[in-house]
Amino acid sequence: MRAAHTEAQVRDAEAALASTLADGALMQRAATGLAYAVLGLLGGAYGRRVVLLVGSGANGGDALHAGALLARRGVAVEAVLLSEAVHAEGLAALRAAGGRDRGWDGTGPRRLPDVVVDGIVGIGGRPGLKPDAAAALAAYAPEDDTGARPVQVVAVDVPSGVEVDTGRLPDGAHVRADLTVTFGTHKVAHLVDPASPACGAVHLVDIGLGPHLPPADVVALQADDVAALLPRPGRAAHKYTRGVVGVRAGSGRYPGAGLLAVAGAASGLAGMVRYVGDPTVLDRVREAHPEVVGVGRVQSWTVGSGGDNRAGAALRAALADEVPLVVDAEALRHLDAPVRAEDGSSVPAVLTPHAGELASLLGVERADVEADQLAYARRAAQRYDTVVLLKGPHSLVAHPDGRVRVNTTGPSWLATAGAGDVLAGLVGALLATGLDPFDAAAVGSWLHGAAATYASQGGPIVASDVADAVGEVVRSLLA
Ligand SMILES: NC(=O)C1=CN([C@@H]2O[C@H](COP(=O)(O)OP(=O)(O)OC[C@H]3O[C@@H](n4cnc5c(N)ncnc54)[C@H](OP(=O)(O)O)[C@@H]3O)[C@@H](O)[C@H]2O)[C@@H](O)CC1
Ligand SMILES: [K+]
Repeated sequence: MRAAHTEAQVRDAEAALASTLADGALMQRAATGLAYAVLGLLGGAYGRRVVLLVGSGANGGDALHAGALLARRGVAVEAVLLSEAVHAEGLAALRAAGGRDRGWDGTGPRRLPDVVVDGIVGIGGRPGLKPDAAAALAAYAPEDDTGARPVQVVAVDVPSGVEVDTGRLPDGAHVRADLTVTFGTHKVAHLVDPASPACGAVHLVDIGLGPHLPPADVVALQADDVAALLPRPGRAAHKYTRGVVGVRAGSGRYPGAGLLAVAGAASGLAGMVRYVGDPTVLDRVREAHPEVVGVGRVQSWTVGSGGDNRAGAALRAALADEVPLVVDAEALRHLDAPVRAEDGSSVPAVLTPHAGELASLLGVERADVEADQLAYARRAAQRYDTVVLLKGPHSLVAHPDGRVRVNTTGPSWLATAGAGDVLAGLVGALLATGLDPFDAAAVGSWLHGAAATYASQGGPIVASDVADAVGEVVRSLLA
């Protein structure tokens, strides 16, 4: 499990740990990890050139101490001091090691360095960059029109300027890193979009914080977590004990969506799949999936993918069964908040909106949801009193109690028509096996992304490729 903590949680843990250590020991651990990560990126020391952009806080102190270690290894290190007052011990260490420093006077370098280390601000930073910091960054790590750079940027702890606890980006400038070296635990911004792409690859340095940290509210499941949650048929299993998933999706207008939701549901995780809906879709489902049957009892429903104006009726019929259900696409438009069966009892559900659909659910603008995904996913989970899976490059699975699981699997090629229909079917199958909605949504989106990566191999895919690859991913997890 990759855990992401907030600034306050990190500071409390740091205080508890620091009280057991000599002064400055934690910063030394952080700076050493940072320096070795930079050396790895440089591929050597002699002849390499590193510039440190140094702000007023301990984040700049990390950069200066790492710079001292790099200078002792033979790297040419120059610190650009962006504040009158920088970390005094760090600066003394850099100077003692033979590193140079200068203030920022608006003039850039004669020759660009190999790596720029962003020690402008860390978890103590306010959003955005001050004009001097933005100007120094542009001078030492210039970007062309496509955003390409001749210099690699390593962020200390977090890319300066991003909102650490929310994953939001500021209105103005922020650092865009190739590598972020963080300490003790991940921060929310490392996992949550739109900030997470600004982090580049994230490298975690263990500084001993672990025992002092509380359980994280924001986590990303890893392969071993997913393997532990996967349903496995017991020796005495038969198709009904493994769970039956029903699909009410697709329409005369969008028959393919019904087929794809069935393909996701028919990944082999549940014991049986039923399709209930448009007769023309049913004929095509039977052709493509001869094992799929019609009306009967189910342990879960997937409703709405590719639906038409009958999606509301399909949702009501599914809710009446009072089994767990996935509510997707068109069916989302017919939901009441909170999600309840007709008799008022609560029904375990997973809502699977994309940003536009989540915006409609909450009566806000799509752009607002995209800019503040964590907050809006949590708000929807609370308002609808159910699990919400907000689809995107890093999908979020939000529980009404505030916990969030971020999905980090899947290539950009997964942004393809019908991928969401496959996901809805897959999560429905996991619900049928007995996983609770929070687990089913998180495991389903992890498998969906991993299957896309497996199918893609770096190239283009279509949605049915993803469904076809789920079995292979499950096999490798079980191996
Ligand atoms: N916690 C841990 O376990 C460990 C933490 N460690 C390290 O400490 C870091 C946190 O250090 P920190 O608390 O000193 O704050 P930090 O982020 O350096 O800067 C805050 C200062 O910057 C300023 N400032 C604010 N916003 C600004 C802006 N937009 N643009 C420009 N300036 C801005 C503001 O000053 P002001 O402008 O208000 O005068 C404020 O004083 C952490 O990220 C990690 O790297 C490791 O060493 C060891 C283990
Ligand atoms: K930083």
